[in-house]
Amino acid sequence: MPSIRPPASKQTATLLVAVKCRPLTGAERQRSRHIIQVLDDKNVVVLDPDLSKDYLDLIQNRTKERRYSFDHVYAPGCTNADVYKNISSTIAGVIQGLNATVFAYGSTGSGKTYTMVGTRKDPGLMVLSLHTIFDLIKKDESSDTFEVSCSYLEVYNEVIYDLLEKSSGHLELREDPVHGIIVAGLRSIKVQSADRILELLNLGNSRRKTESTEANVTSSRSHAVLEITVKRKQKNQYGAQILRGKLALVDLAGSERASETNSNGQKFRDGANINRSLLALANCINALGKQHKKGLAYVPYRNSKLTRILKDGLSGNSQTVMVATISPADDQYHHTINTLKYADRAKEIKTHVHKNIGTVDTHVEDYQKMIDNLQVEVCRLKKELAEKESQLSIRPTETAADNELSWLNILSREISENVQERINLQKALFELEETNIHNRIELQHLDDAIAKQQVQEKDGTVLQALKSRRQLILDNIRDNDEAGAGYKKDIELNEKRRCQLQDMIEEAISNNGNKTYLHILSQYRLLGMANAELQFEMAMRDQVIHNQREALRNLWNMLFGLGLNQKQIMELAAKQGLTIEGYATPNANSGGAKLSSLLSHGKMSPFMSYPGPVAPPYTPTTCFFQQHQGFSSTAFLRGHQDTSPICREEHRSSYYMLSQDYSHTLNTPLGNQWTSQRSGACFSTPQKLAQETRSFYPPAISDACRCSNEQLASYSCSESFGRQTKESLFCSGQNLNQVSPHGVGNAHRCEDFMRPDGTNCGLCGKSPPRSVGYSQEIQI
Ligand SMILES: Nc1ncnc2c1ncn2[C@@H]1O[C@H](COP(=O)(O)OP(=O)(O)OP(=O)(O)O)[C@@H](O)[C@H]1O
Repeated sequence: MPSIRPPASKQTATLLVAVKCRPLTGAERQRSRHIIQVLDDKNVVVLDPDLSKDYLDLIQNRTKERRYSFDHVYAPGCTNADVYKNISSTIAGVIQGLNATVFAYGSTGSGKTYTMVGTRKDPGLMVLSLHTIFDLIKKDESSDTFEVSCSYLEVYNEVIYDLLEKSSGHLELREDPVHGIIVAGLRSIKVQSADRILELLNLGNSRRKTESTEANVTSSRSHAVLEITVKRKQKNQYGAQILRGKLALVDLAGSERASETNSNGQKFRDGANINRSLLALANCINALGKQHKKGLAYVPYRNSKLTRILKDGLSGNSQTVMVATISPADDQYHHTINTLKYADRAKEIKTHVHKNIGTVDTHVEDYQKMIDNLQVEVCRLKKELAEKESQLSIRPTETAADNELSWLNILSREISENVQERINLQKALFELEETNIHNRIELQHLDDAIAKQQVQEKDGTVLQALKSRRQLILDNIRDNDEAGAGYKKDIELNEKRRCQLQDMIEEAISNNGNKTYLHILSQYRLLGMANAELQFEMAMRDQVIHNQREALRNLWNMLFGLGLNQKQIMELAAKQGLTIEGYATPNANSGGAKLSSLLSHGKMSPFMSYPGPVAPPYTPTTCFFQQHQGFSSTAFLRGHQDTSPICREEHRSSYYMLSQDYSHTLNTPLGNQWTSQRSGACFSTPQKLAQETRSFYPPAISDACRCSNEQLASYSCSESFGRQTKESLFCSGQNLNQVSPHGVGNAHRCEDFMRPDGTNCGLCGKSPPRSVGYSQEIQI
């Protein structure tokens, strides 16, 4: 199942800050004085570089000497391995599904690249981390399988390049609801050994922009991010868990003053851009440090590509290590103090660490692979079975065979019921987790909005509204998490029953004369059921994608309906930092409403403010009502009756294979006919839906609505999925039992949709997922 487990609980972690002082270089020894005193493994003193203090300064104790304390301090004689010893546990967490970020911060020539990449004699943190990851995988005694992949990028002059591509184009950043910030089009290469990654690292480094400056002969002109992803997968295919840990290793470019580097032209521009990113990073560190001390403060991540990439490492889901590198030379005093000042602030930064347990998006390819493998296996067993049957010289008569196999039939039926129950439970959990993903996204937006409001110290009522909404969402997340834990327990019980049933079959087979034949037959049946289960999982995945696409379509339609033109929408999106790809001019025939070609790509990020009074378009459980509301209650719709049907022509996946084909027709309230060519996703019976839709849909109903309900109406698993499904227990189906009493934009929560008998929708009497709808008053 894509997401059958409740979200892992978060732990707050503090940034680990280490300071590493390099030795004086040959040239520096001639001209500079050593001004760093490492007192012990935690304390460092920067001596006053000015030896010629006048009498007044001395008696007034006006010294520039500064003392600092950090988690770890390394003297010039220390190696990279010494630094690594204290961070190796953070790196080890990556194979357990945790994220980690290690970045070196310091002025030009202070030893960042030396620390991160290192030399043959003194390998850097990148190299040492990779060895740890592969060593741990090798030593792992579980039956889990591991997949390691790596990407390497650089940010040069505020443009992102792929260092693993020979001639990389400019890459763009995108916000993904599940994975956070991602670099679109960045190559990720699967690797089997640390050596292979090191090869790639060397290749990438050779492509990295470096220049000789006065401060450093091989000064890095770009920020480089090496990302290692470790996917750990349980072997058991039922409810298999996927943990996905991510390690980001960052070597920042050197910051310097133009006067120091003696740069001009291109070099000067590099310097300006490097400083811009580093300044943005420093501002984020400042704001995050203050956030801890004084409560919420606005963190300007958006000011540079670097800070957007490092956002997770600075405040999100990551255990983060900052290695502040300093030079001991007296002429570097100001840089050293500056670096240590930011390192000192970084000590206050908190991140929230939790395991990345497989989510919807991370599973989809795996399901497809599993289904393919199962289908191959089923075919093989079918063939073997036919061969065995023909080999048996005396084939049992039908009655004899029936008697012999009756126990197998009974057990098979039980297994089938067990599978169906599991599917139901997983579906319910899936909805819960989907809902909470969206709740969490909204929570993030609210936090941003609250921070902005606090900084601007604007309207107190808006702030209050934002805060109460935040509380509501928090409550819902908690409730959903609790309900999810309950489902998880039920699934565990169901799994136990599955094992028992399988054991019973094995035992019965071993006591029977026709062992091989029966074994193959039972395997064949079991695999058939496993296949059906996986197809169901794919179907749910399909449904989410479909709902999200439809929601995006609705959002666009709504934006056009509000009278905004293409340019205004693009500007609005740009203000929010959104890039909209694949934009197609709306079809002139359908006015603003016909945008299916654009929206079928679903390229627009769901991270945006909703300027108008509609429900947020992303909640799968409320999707059908959004369409209904969004169209039926505005005059806008009436002018657009020709909106092209938003049917899932492109979705001919396993989803449809699962259900029977109901080629029935339903009379709509408009007098139109809904002809179902195929099966769709719904948890209600066609007859019931026909009745229900007739009774509650108002005259103006969009084709988008029709299409959804067509799919809903045509879903046929109600017979096969047992009692609960017959009652249309899931929220998507449950919504259809309601007449929308609300105006446009009213918040619809799942619990608003009750059965006609007054009971909540949901499985086994449990509460449905709680998704909070959009509230008109709050404009974020
Ligand atoms: N621990 C160390 N031991 C010996 N030499 C070192 C050490 N750290 C740094 N160096 C030397 O100092 C010089 C500058 O180091 P490095 O290139 O790593 O700096 P940097 O901070 O990455 O600079 P830039 O920001 O300009 O890229 C190099 O010649 C490097 O070999």
